[in-house]
Amino acid sequence: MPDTKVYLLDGGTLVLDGFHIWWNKGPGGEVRFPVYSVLVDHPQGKFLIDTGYDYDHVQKVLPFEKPQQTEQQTIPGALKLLGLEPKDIDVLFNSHFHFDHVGGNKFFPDVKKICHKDEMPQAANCQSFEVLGYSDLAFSTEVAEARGMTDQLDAGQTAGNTSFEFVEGDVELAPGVTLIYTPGHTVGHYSLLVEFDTRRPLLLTLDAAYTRKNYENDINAGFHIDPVAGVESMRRLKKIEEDKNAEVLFSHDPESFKEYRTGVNFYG
Ligand SMILES: Cc1ncc2c(c1O)COC2=O
Ligand SMILES: [Zn+2]
Ligand SMILES: [Zn+2]
Ligand SMILES: [Zn+2]
Repeated sequence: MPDTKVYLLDGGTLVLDGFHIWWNKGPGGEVRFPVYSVLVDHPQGKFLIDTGYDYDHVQKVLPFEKPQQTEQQTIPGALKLLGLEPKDIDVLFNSHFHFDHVGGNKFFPDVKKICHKDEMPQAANCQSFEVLGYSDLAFSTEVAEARGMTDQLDAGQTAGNTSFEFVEGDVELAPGVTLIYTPGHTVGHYSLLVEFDTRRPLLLTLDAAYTRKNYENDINAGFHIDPVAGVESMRRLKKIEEDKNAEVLFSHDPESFKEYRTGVNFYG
């Protein structure tokens, strides 16, 4: 049986002030950080976790995050690098619905989509301080309608081809591919554990920990719905790291990302 392969799809970079990345800790000042999605090429199918950000959306709504993204760093461009097209993806899972994780969902109208059961209603009726995070609503006709932003929808997007199946708690997407429920950053946030035949597991924190500094010091990002749950989620991930001797990858860590395998280089 061929082993699972994990590809990190480089999605370009954004800028935030350090106090948004390390809440209450900083240091302040502009920090340019990576955005990536995760392709799990498994014997049972190709699973895409998140789809990065849409450049035009960020330029229009969050220009202060100074997006930098080449064609090859769009989801279609990153898949093309691997000889794949959006139609080759079997399942799209969103770790949560922040704009830097759903920007490429529109390329997958015919793909099964999954999210946590609470994430959809939250995006449809979010807290005032979550409006920027949940600002790219093109991933869901239902959410765009609920938020009065149907102008964000592309022609051809319907309630049907933007619908999601809901999950809760920890979920095995496929043998050795487990979604770990890590609320706090958002109500329905997930991290990802991938176990292999021939190497140690990968534990991808996604936005449960933007950087190693967040993770090692229980520091939430400035964007969160529940900071206590956020700390508990980081502590749970550290327990899983220890129990599984996992290699931990962070979602938005400029220093660590330099060492990560991207492009055609894979884990597995
Ligand atoms: C990268 C980034 N920028 C802004 C926001 C978030 C981000 O992850 C989450 O909520 C926000 O307002
Ligand atoms: Zn195998
Ligand atoms: Zn986020
Ligand atoms: Zn993010």
